[in-house]
Amino acid sequence: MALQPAALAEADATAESSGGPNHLWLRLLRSPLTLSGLVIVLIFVVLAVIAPWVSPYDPSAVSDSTLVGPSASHWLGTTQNGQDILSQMLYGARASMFVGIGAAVLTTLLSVLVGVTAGYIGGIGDELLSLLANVFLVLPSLPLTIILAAYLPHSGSLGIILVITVTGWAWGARVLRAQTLSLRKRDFVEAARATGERTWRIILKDILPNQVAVIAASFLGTVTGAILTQASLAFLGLADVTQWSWGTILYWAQTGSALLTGAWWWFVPAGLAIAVLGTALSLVNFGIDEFINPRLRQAGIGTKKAQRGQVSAKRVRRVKRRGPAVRRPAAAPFTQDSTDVVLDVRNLRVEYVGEGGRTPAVSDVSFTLRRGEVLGIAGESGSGKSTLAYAITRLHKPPAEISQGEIHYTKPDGSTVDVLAMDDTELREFRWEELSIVFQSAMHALNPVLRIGAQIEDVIVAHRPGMNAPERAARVIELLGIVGIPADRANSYPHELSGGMRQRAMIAVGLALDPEIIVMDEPTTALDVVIQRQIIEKIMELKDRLGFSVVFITHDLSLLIELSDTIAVMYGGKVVEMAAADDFYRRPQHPYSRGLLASFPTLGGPKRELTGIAGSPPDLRRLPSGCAFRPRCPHAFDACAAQVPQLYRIGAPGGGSSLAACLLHTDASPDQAADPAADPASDPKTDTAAAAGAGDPHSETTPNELATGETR
Ligand SMILES: Nc1ncnc2c1ncn2[C@@H]1O[C@H](COP(=O)(O)OP(=O)(O)OP(=O)(O)O)[C@@H](O)[C@H]1O
Repeated sequence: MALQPAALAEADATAESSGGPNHLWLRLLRSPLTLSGLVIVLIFVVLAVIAPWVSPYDPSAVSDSTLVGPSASHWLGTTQNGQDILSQMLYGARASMFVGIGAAVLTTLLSVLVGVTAGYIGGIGDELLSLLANVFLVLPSLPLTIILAAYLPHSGSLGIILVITVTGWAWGARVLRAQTLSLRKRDFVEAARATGERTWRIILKDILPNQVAVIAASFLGTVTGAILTQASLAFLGLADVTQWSWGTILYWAQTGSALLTGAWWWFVPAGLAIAVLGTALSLVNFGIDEFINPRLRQAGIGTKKAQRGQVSAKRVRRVKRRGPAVRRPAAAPFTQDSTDVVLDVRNLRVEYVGEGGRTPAVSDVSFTLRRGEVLGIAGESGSGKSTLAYAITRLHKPPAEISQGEIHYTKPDGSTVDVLAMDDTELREFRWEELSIVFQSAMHALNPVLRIGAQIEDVIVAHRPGMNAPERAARVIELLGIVGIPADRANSYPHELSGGMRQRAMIAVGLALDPEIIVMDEPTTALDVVIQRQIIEKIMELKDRLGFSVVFITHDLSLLIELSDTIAVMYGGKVVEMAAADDFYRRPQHPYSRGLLASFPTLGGPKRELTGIAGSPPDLRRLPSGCAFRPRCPHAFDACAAQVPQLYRIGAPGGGSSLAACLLHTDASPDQAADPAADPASDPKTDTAAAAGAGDPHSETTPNELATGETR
């Protein structure tokens, strides 16, 4: 596998015109409103810092010029003691800003710590932390602030910061907890977990970046709120009024009856400073919101050029010099005779455990997947396909429980590992290194605030700590090239890509570590047929080139027949038929399979009647006695109510065989459940299909023709 020269050239072209990550901050400054806000805040900060050097007078020094309005010698006038108000304002900025920023830092830290921890860990920890936050939320904050401040009158700014932190953290924690609860269930967090990312990295890279807008709003709001609280406490005389702050200026103005005597210059500057600083902070907040949210940025401060993803020119050049990463050779392509088993699932049972009892979503499922093989899993909604996929990847979560069965994975070196016995570390290595997953909806499985390249790189960082940055960049570009995405898209956000590109990006994430198996759960469901076809062709091409095996789940039967080597049909949590795709298509053995095939429309060619399947899928908690398909089966007879059919092996005229769980086939030999590796396509036994009335509804058509509707 080589680097794509065209992709690199494209990356170079955009990289030249690009900025690096540092330029992100420059983009923030392109919004005039944000820029004004930042400039104002900066002016206040600078004035606060340089106050001792630029103040014309000592703020406490009295003089004879009492209650003089603004003049050349006292720009903002004087108090009734002749103190210079400009000097008091400058010194006051120090205390007010210190309280504002100090309280915001502590409050935000506490909110993030409690909120994110509670939301992410869940369970009893969440309940306890939420209880604590709720207790603080129901306490009336103003009286509490006044009481606490009254007990700490001489503790200065630090005391006020503590009071504001204690009374103010709970709101932010509650909002962040709610956001974390929703984020941790999102597919991209699941995907990060599945790739083996460590918890702290998931929190830092997936949870927190998606909450930056809330955290920034909380921080900037707390700065304004803390300055106002400090001013209010000082105004009420509950702060140290000998320490100059904008609040103490208002306190002395009020005690000096400035309002009554018309000395507006005494109280207006402090009030105005608080209002202007609050407005400036809000402008900065709007800017951060736009900056963080790529969609807002598109409409706001970003330029077209800035939005085009760019790969750092330096990185790409270094990559070119170093050449492609070393890859392991592709496995031999799959053949029907292959006995090279990579995944062996036996008698697997997965149940959802709830108050109403146990729901067996997957029951006694056995199959083998051979190296390079595509196993298609079909079945109506609710038949247990996704539950099976999650169980074999061990991504199932409570209430799902694997209550029985075995899953064995055979490494390329021939050694076999028990997947169900793996501990967390082994699982972390197994997932993505050996087995990866392409989730159903790429929009949800990709992190909306991370660039595509960064998301692919994350998987590499988690599993290949020894790889340096240029090697990782090379691999990202290589992977994008493999799935046909231009290299310059590495720096695009998910919403900037088409649905097809996003899905291909997900496949690139799945391929990042050269897995042996890829589980694809309806990877093309949300796409139109043209894109769907492109993606399927890409998967097949990659499979042939890289030699991985695929477990492919979809409702689209024609697609499944076209791309699979073997098809397993699930009904009511069980595999009711398993056969080579061609045999399945030409000679479906189970009445349910025949119903499925007959209910699938063709896209062109001669019209045929869609007969469908009468009735609805069964309630897994109350399966009918005997065969679960019996109530819907046109061939059901008395014994079907009494006996749960096992899988029978049915020989095919051409030498293959199918497995079908139907009593119509009792004269066929029962399949040895203990030996599911026996190849249904290469172990001919008696041909009972005709006797079972299986017929050959498609004997004159090929799987491809089912999709197109053409027949020979
Ligand atoms: N969290 C859950 N709690 C209880 N039952 C569940 C849960 N998730 C799924 N089930 C049940 O398990 C059964 C199998 O669900 P599953 O999602 O595996 O089916 P599926 O064939 O993948 O369906 P679809 O094609 O619609 O995704 C369904 O009957 C479903 O109601």
